[in-house]
Amino acid sequence: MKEIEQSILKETIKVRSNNSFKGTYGKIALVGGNQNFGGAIIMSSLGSVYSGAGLTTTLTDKNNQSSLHSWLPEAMFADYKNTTEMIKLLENMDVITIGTGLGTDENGLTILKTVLKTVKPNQILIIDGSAIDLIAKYQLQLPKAKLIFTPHQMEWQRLSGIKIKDQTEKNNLIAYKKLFKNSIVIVKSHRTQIYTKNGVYQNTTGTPAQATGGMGDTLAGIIGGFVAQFKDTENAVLAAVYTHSAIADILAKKQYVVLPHQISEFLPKFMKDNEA
Ligand SMILES: NC(=O)C1=CN([C@@H]2O[C@H](COP(=O)(O)OP(=O)(O)OC[C@H]3O[C@@H](n4cnc5c(N)ncnc54)[C@H](O)[C@@H]3O)[C@@H](O)[C@H]2O)[C@@H](O)CC1
Ligand SMILES: Nc1ncnc2c1ncn2[C@@H]1O[C@H](COP(=O)(O)OP(=O)(O)O)[C@@H](O)[C@H]1O
Ligand SMILES: [Mg+2]
Repeated sequence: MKEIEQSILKETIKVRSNNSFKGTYGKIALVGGNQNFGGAIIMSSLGSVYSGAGLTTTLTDKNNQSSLHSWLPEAMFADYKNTTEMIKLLENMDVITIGTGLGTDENGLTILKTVLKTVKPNQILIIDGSAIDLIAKYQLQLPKAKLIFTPHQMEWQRLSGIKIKDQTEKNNLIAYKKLFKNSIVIVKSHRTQIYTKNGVYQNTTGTPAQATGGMGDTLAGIIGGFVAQFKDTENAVLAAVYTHSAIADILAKKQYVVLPHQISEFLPKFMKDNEA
């Protein structure tokens, strides 16, 4: 297993070209956030916008619209129950995230199925939270797209069938090669592991100050923002995972707990400090 080193930052985060514009940095849609989990998709949207995605659209329950905009006027909103509008928007995206705070009820399942049906092979689809649980529960067929899964250990257990205590590199790799070949799987824990077609990586940053709800929602948005902007998707994922926890390490020097939105707010400075 290779360790993710700090050098991944300068390999990935590049000084912006003078002639660039918002279209240069990717269009991303984040789909999730039911009536109870609106906070999840808002935190994820913060991660996307603050990491520099060019255009962020949040597709969520309409009850979340005003709270989304009070936190984040930069994000556009669409009602995820308006299927026609959702399909039209998704077709235009470079990156889509699905599942963050989506819930595993009938509504969540319907929306997930629409996304899986609509996504195209050239698009990056990040599959998080409830979408992982629904795919595992209903054995949904995975679409032809550039897939990135972000399970925590319990979600990985549901998806792969491997019990948490048996989640060794060897067992995870067997499941990865059998079920998720050519995609990227991020198994989140204290030292998150990333399975890709080129190898297995372990994060070297992260703190228990991160053990609070919404931390993974935020990571999904940051990964989205990074893969929307930076061409090498694998490096972008490694850099996003490293960055999310490296910021937490910095904040945890002076804080007992680090709140997910504080990580997002720190992103622009951290990325400036580590650009090349
Ligand atoms: N403010 C919000 O709206 C929040 C919404 N959330 C959403 O709630 C939905 C359910 O996700 P949850 O993860 O809370 O629930 P899950 O039921 O999927 O997972 C939590 C369970 O997994 C176990 N577990 C074992 N190892 C773990 C590990 N390394 N990390 C995390 N859990 C581990 C926990 O003990 C717990 O029993 C998702 O859609 C998620 O996005 C959560 O992110 C919490 C915050
Ligand atoms: N003790 C810890 N040390 C380092 N990172 C942690 C720790 N606890 C949680 N995290 C990180 O917080 C995130 C939690 O993700 P997840 O469980 O999906 O959160 P949520 O769904 O509530 O947003 C992961 O990125 C994980 O690596
Ligand atoms: Mg989660």
